[in-house]
Amino acid sequence: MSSDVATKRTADAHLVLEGVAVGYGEQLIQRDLSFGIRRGSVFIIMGGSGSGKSTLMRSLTGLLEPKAGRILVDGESLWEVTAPVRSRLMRRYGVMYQSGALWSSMTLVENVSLPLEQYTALGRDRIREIALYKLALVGLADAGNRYPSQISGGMRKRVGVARAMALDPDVLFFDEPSAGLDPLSARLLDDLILELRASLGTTMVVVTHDLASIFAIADEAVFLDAASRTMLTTGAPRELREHSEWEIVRDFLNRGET
Ligand SMILES: Nc1ncnc2c1ncn2[C@@H]1O[C@H](COP(=O)(O)OP(=O)(O)OP(=O)(O)O)[C@@H](O)[C@H]1O
Repeated sequence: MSSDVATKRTADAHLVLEGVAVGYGEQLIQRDLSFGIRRGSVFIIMGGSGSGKSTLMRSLTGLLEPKAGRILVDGESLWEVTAPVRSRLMRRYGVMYQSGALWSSMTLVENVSLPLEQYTALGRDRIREIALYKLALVGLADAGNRYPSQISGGMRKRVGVARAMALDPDVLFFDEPSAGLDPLSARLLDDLILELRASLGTTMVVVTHDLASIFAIADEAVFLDAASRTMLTTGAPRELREHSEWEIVRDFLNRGET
C-alpha cells in the first residue's frame, strides 16, 4: 500500500474504513481497505472488472456484512451497532442503482414518492410536493406525470437520482451511473452530480470505470486491484495518473491515450 493511503483518514472524514475485508462465503474479494471519504467530496471507487467495487459498495450501503474491519459513518460503526441504529444510519443514505430501478407501472412522481411514503408520516399532498421538487432538482420539473417508458435512459437515471435524494440523504451512492448512457448523457449526469454536491453539500460515493467521469467529477479515488485483492492507493485521479508509484494505476488512468 502506498504511503499516501494512511494520510487520507482526516478529521473531516464522513466515512472511514478501517482494515475492511469484503467477500462471499469463504472467498475474500478485497481486504485491508483503510481510507477516509471527506464530507462533501466526490469519491470514486475504481478498479478493473471483477476487482470488487460493487461488493465494497454493498458493504458500505449496509447490504453485505464485511468479513473484517470497521466502516464508520460519522464515527458510528455501521456493522457493530444494533439493527435499529444501523437502519437509522442508513436513512441518511441515498443509493442510485445502475438501471435506475424504477417501477414501470408508476409515474415518475410516484416513483420518487415511494421512499417518502415508506419512511415518513407525511401526508399525500406534501409527499407529492417534495417529490416534484426533487424532480425539479434533477431537471425534470415538468415530467412528473410521465412513465419511465416515456423518457430516455439518461432521464431515467436522473429520476433514480431524484428518488435517492427523496429523504435528503447526506451521502449519495452511485453504482456505475454512466453505464448504458451515450457520452453526452453521461456528461450531463456528471454535471448533475457536481451541481447537487455544490448546492446541497452531499457526500458522493461513485463506483465507475468511466475515465471521462472520473476526471470530470472526482476529488479523490481509491484503486482496487483484482490481482492482489486489496487497494493500491488513494488520491486525486490526475495526480495518480501522472505520479502513482503503481504502473497498473497509471495505465488504468491513461487508457485510450497513446
Ligand atoms: N453474490 C455473489 N456471490 C459470490 N461471488 C460474487 C457475488 N457477486 C460478485 N461476486 C464475485 O466477486 C468478484 C467481484 O465482483 P464485483 O461485482 O464486486 O466486481 P466489480 O469490480 O464491481 O466488477 P465490474 O466492474 O465488472 O462490475 C467477482 O469475482 C464476482 O464473480
